[in-house]
Amino acid sequence: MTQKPSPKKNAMHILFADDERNLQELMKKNLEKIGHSVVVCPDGATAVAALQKEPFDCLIVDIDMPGMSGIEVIQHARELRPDVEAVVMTGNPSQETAIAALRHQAYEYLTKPCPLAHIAELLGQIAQRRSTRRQLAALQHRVRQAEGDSQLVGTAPSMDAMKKLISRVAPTESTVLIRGETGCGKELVARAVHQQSLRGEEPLVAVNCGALPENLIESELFGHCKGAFTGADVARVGLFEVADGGTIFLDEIGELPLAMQAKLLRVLETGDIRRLGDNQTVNVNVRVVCATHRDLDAMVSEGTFREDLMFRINTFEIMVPALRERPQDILPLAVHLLRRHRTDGSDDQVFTPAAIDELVAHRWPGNVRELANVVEHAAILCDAMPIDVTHLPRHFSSRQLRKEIRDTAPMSLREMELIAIDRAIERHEGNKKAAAEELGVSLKTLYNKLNAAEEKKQSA
Ligand SMILES: Nc1ncnc2c1ncn2[C@@H]1O[C@H](COP(=O)(O)OP(=O)(O)OP(=O)(O)O)[C@@H](O)[C@H]1O
Repeated sequence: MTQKPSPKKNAMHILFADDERNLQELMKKNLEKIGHSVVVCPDGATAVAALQKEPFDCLIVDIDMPGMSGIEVIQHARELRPDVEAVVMTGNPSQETAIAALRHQAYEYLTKPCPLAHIAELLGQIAQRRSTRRQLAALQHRVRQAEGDSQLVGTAPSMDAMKKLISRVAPTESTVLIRGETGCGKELVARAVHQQSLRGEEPLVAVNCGALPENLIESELFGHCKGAFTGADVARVGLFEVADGGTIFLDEIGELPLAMQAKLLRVLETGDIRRLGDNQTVNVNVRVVCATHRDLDAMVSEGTFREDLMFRINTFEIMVPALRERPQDILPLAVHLLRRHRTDGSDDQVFTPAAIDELVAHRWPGNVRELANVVEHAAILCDAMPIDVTHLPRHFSSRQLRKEIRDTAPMSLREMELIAIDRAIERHEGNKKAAAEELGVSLKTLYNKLNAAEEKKQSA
């Protein structure tokens, strides 16, 4: 196979339309010398025909041409090739033609004679802009893929009520607090609020407050100036500024340290943010949506969450129901999540009745995220549909745990307890706090039991 030569960096396919013969030759020769490919047209009608035939990156047109003016060519180009960049050249500059060029989103309006070096530089800028646009489109595509489908699956009455509330609250500018257990879909709800708002086309910036190290939170959220602290070698724009015009989603707001809570409250009240190390403030127009799995009211009573901030963020509360409270949604969700990995099999036959029984009987402490993991596991293990019990993770079902305990040699209550603890920790991917919550014991008790077992093992 013959290899196509890779295109030169910043090289563009250019359409040059001008009735001056000398200029046609000069531009073709010089622009090709710097790596562009050039099609030359002597008048507007030929230029439009060329645009109909093939795509161009950039269009350079003279205004005064016989038959059709350069402005009319751009007008046609906007319909035929909406993303082509246009540059206008004229020997008779006027306010009218400059305004017309602007109206048709021309990138530049040049007066003849124009130095070739200037045209070459301009084309470099245009090529750069096109490349940035392509990168942005590629990134947006990747983000969409990573975020997955944002459809909120579920028809349980509690889900219907929640969806109604979302469509009520979304078009307002109110701050929204989304509550619910871990993995129940709070981020998906935040995205639905954003998408159904008037800011839906603007950015949604999600920040996990629990995942940011305490000393970096302020700079992440509000940005910093160069030299604001050791290691701040370059200035950085904060996420509030990135979200300007759109929505910021503050996930795990309950994890925000008290000092940051005070700063956040100020921003929410004034809309003014101050980059670390800066004296000036910048005003941003950002809608705030927060989420937490913590009991914020209890935190307010304990003094670990500011009451005034609580009042500021909970103008509207959306409670996302836990999966075990809506068992009728388990199967439709499992099928929906399976489609992220497998397209084979018809929806009503992708799980065997026994597998469905197991899925519906489970208590889903990790909610939809746990279901997504279980389904992914099964999708990998299953060669041909339907998915059966044997494809489900061994540890996930409490019924299976009970069966395992029944089938093994007699054991003490303490040993059974340890198996249950091990399974819970495994289910929560090592997160002991979540395991303790599921088992209904304090974290301290869980550690005491694990330590006692370890000591017993060592002394044996
Ligand atoms: N109703 C739903 N329909 C479809 N997918 C869902 C639904 N709820 C949750 N999911 C999926 O489950 C996974 C976890 O959801 P999400 O991240 O929104 O949960 P969360 O409550 O924000 O979790 P955490 O408490 O850990 O922040 C994601 O893959 C999400 O797409």
